[in-house]
Amino acid sequence: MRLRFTKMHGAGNDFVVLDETRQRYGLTPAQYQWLADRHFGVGADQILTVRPAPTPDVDFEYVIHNADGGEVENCGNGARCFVRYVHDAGLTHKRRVRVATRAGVLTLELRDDGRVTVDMGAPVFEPAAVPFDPAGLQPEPLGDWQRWPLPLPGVAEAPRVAVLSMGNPHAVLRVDDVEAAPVAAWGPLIERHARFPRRVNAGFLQVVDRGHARLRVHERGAGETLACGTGACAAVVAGIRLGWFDEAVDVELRGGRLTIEWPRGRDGLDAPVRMTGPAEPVFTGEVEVPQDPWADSR
Ligand SMILES: N[C@@H](CCC[C@H](N)C(=O)O)C(=O)O
Repeated sequence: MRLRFTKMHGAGNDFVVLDETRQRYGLTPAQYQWLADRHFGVGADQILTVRPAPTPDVDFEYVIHNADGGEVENCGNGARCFVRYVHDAGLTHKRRVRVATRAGVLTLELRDDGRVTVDMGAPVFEPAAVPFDPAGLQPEPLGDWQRWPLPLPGVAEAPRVAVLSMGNPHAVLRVDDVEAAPVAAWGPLIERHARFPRRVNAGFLQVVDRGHARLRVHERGAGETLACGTGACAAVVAGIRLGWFDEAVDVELRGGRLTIEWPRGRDGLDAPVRMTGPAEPVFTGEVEVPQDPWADSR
């Protein structure tokens, strides 16, 4: 099957964007995985698929697949690239777009400076909804919330993680220096920890001051990426509840900078999180997707 695609990135988190507004391609998980593969396919952290609106209250639907081929609920950097894509491709002239995702409806605004602001909705703190199983763990109270000790094999002291959902699951742990953080060693252990039945994204957060953070994220189904939008939202929300940040924080990631705002002082824990950052097209192309991409490697 021959497909047209657009390669994009948001703060270095990179995407292959597919347009299914006229025709469904019916790709298999193996074909998504192949498209994302940096050696055999195009290469991306996630594949974003744009579809027609499923209901009259939204403008489009967009669907996200991780590099491992699995479909996921939400992607913050992808949301910004999605709205830039539909605008540049002439699929809409609206600068304010509502889109259905597996995590609910997001509202996105394309700004005059080319950046995009996304209303990411309210964070979810109920462990069962993340989902996270804290049975038998002793929480450490901090700020107006808590962290959970998460024993890891071969790690003497269990790191303490804040656990929440931005439509997708996140565990956030504070480190002194993000550059020296054990992202490669601990990230995969946290991602597949038995306490997270649907796996989890693991954020390593350095608090610089009350309005400034550094963050690296080991993403579920993709490994460490240069930026994770939902990860930045989760880290800031966690840091606000744990007493480290004010309500607006600039987050430096390896591929760029995002601004995250959570006005919980005014609106309480149900306040929606706002994320602002870049969304950049890189190139367009055509690719021949094999029917059974990994047949030769079996
Ligand atoms: N890069 C993303 C998150 C993509 C999904 C994530 N890996 C998951 O499995 O939940 C972002 O910018 O939020």
